[in-house]
Amino acid sequence: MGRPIEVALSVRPDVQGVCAEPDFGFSQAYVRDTYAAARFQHSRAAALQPRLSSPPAGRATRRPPPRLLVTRLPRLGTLPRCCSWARRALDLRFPHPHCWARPRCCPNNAIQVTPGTNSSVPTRLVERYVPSAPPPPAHQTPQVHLPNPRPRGTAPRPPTKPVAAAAVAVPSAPTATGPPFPFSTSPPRRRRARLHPVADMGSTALGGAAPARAGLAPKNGVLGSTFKPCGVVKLKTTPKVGRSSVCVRASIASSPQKQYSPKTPAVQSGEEVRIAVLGASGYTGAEIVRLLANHPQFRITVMTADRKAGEQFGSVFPHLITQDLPNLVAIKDADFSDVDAVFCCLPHGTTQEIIKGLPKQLKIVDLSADFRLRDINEYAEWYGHAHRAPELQEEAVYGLTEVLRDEIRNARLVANPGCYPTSIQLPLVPLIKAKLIKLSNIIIDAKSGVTGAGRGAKEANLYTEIAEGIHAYGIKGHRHVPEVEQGLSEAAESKVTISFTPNLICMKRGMQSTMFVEMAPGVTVSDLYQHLKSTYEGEEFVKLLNGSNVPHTRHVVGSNYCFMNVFEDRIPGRAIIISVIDNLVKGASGQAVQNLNLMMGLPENMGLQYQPLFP
Ligand SMILES: NC(=O)C1=CN([C@@H]2O[C@H](COP(=O)(O)OP(=O)(O)OC[C@H]3O[C@@H](n4cnc5c(N)ncnc54)[C@H](OP(=O)(O)O)[C@@H]3O)[C@@H](O)[C@H]2O)C=CC1
Ligand SMILES: CC(=O)N[C@@H](CCC(=O)OP(=O)(O)O)C(=O)O
Repeated sequence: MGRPIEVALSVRPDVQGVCAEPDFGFSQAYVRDTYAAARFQHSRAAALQPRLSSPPAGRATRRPPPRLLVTRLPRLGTLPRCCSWARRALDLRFPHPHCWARPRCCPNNAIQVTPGTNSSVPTRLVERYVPSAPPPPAHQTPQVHLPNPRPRGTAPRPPTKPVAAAAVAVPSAPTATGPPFPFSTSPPRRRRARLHPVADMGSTALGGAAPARAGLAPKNGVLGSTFKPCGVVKLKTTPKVGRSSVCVRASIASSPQKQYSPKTPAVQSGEEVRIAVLGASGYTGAEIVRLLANHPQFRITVMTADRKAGEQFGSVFPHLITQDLPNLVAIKDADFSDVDAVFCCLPHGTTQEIIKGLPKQLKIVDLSADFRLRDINEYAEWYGHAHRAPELQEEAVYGLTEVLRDEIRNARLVANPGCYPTSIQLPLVPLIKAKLIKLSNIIIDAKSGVTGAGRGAKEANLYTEIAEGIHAYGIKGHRHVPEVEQGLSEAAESKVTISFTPNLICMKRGMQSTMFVEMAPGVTVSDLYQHLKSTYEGEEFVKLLNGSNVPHTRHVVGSNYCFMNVFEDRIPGRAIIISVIDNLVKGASGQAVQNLNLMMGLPENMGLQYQPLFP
């Protein structure tokens, strides 16, 4: 394991959010690793030229830390601005505005931040790096593209010229050969990009093999000692309104089982995709934000709300206060000039009008039900009004990822499946396609956690109405029936009907679908099992459990997994299939991220490798 570097930034504890002093000269930063060295140069903010010098070789860790002296700070009035300075100076992306916890983009604890003692202002931030890249030759100056800020609404400028980069070096053994740099150089790109792991998804701070495969991991470590590989980190700043977006992207914890890429990738590895989350103040919107915190290439630039427009996201969802995010705005005030792709997390009915008004070049994943039904008459029948964007309905691709991967890859607009339909179709579609089950008498009993109903206050979802009980609803016809029947009928190439009853159960997240099916003549439960096994063998997110293990919702909560298994019914010829998902992840936002990854030509699992939260 390589020696980590700790960079501590002390912030004056008496600063309370806003500082009137123009020369807010508060700061000292320490590099506490004896072997650390860093050089910061910023051609624009000439005033800001903190330097760290490499300590002499061979000195032990007890040596007082070298000090990063910030001689003068730019005229920055507020603490958030100060954080922006700190990002530039230390190449870190500090959470905004109360930067006292983990920054985003730091999976697997490669980067850690310890909270300060002052409740409102950080007093100490500690960042750990475990880089793996060999340093560039001593004569080579790492390059970084400086921010190229432009006023909102103006046309993007061409990429800025590379200039000398700020960098923190982390050798793992004493050296007198000068500071190495973990940030690699890179030529300007057409699209704006940010710090990112060069080794893509395969790289890992926990020992993934990809950096080594890609020749990126140091041979026996930088400067003669060993590092645990985590991939090279590129430093680039991006033009961003009003602030620097320099940050460190750590690599993701495990290697993908499959790497998918389209024929013409919409984005290169490492290039940034600017994201708008419409309906970010709802449950699925917040879940997108949570998932994207670990996504190395998606950056949220726009977030909208309705009633909560104007509020800070961190005050609407305090569990995500650590994320550096734009404020919530009304959709009418959203600026889509700084957006490449949209997650639309709005109520059905509202969505179609809004998507119709979005710029046509945007890639869109719509989480609502608005574009799922291909037959607009069926839509009108189940949703109670004529469709208001039939041309988009035609364009939309249904986003059941494992089943329609190829279509999704080339889509501009994806209709993300409903949560019940996801949990039902994942097991039934392959069995129907293989003609292993009969198309009649498919009975489905499904149960959903209360988040399935959204965050809006409804009497039926009060604790007193939900707690300690379970109740069925939509018995005569739930709007997910036509969606499931559409998918199963396509698989069967003939009309399939189902009996479906959803239930609301007293849990926050999770969904279980229990499917009672008749097997085709001569087919056994073992045949069903084997077929599902071979179908999903290489899939990262769909898992067939072994033997008689029963899928539990608590084993998938917080993750993008669907766990399933097949059981023999007491009645000969019948089988019972159980699948579980987290309704907010695989049932909504997780699958949406999976789909956008595909649409952008990125590895499908990027940013999604969360293990379930248990207990
Ligand atoms: N929850 C789940 O498990 C799943 C949900 N879905 C679908 O995803 C979509 C979002 O669901 P969910 O997050 O649960 O819903 P929520 O009710 O939690 O959130 C809805 C979001 O939409 C905003 N909004 C509401 N009305 C309007 C409007 N007229 N104009 C603009 N914005 C509006 C809300 O803003 P504000 O808060 O400010 O009012 C909020 O941000 C829905 O279509 C839902 O059916 C799909 C699969 C699963
Ligand atoms: C518990 C609960 O109320 N669940 C919702 C389904 C959630 C979902 O998937 O909704 P969409 O089809 O709009 O995406 C319902 O039954 O209507």
